[in-house]
Amino acid sequence: MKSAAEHREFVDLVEALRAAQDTITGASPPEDVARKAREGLEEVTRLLAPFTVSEAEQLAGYLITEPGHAQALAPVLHVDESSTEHVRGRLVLGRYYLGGNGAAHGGSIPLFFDDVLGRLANDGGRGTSRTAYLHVNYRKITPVGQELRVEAHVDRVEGRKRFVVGTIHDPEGDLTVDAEGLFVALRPGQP
Ligand SMILES: CCCCCCCC(=O)SCCNC(=O)CCNC(=O)[C@H](O)C(C)(C)COP(=O)(O)OP(=O)(O)OC[C@H]1O[C@@H](n2cnc3c(N)ncnc32)[C@H](O)[C@@H]1OP(=O)(O)O
Repeated sequence: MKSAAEHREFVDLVEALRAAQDTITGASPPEDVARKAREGLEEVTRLLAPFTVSEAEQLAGYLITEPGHAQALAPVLHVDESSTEHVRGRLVLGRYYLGGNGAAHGGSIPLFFDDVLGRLANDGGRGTSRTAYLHVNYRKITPVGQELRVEAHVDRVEGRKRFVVGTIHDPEGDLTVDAEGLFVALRPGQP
């Protein structure tokens, strides 16, 4: 397991990237400011490109003790309570995940659940599995910029099939989304 303690600066870099994604998404800057910001981002790419590594050596997504696992793709679950069978926590979807009219983009929700349910599917020594399906029911808009409550648990395991379910509730306590994923354990040698 890669240690977040040894890569503190990288963890902070990914946090800064998340903040940049939110800020860029919400900004309407004058052209000269947009150009300056682009040049800054291009400088980041120039700085980091020589340190590109193989998937096995990659840090993003693999610093698993960190909220968001030092990876800027999926929304971050802040875990309050967890076991090998369940997880409870909080989620704030930043401006980056806005779809429209205050509601989260519909695609950001399965992205979030694939990560949360998938990790639970693989937890508890169950080993690696892959998403066979992810069924998401949108019951009410999921607001951005507000603290949401998340719960997920392993519903049942049938041979190689792991059924994992999850919910999101808004600050009023209303259910906004429920989801079910089927994760199939990989056979030896299966990619
Ligand atoms: C640490 C990381 C956390 C993040 C986790 C993120 C996980 C991911 O996103 S993985 C990427 C997205 N998923 C993929 O790319 C998967 C692509 N698909 C595959 O690789 C394969 O189709 C795979 C592995 C899901 C299943 O294939 P295979 O291993 O051949 O299983 P197969 O023998 O056909 O089926 C096994 C069982 O699952 C069932 N099954 C498989 N797919 C489905 C499906 N889509 N719907 C319903 N049932 C299904 C089969 O019916 C069978 O059931 P039973 O045993 O009762 O007869």
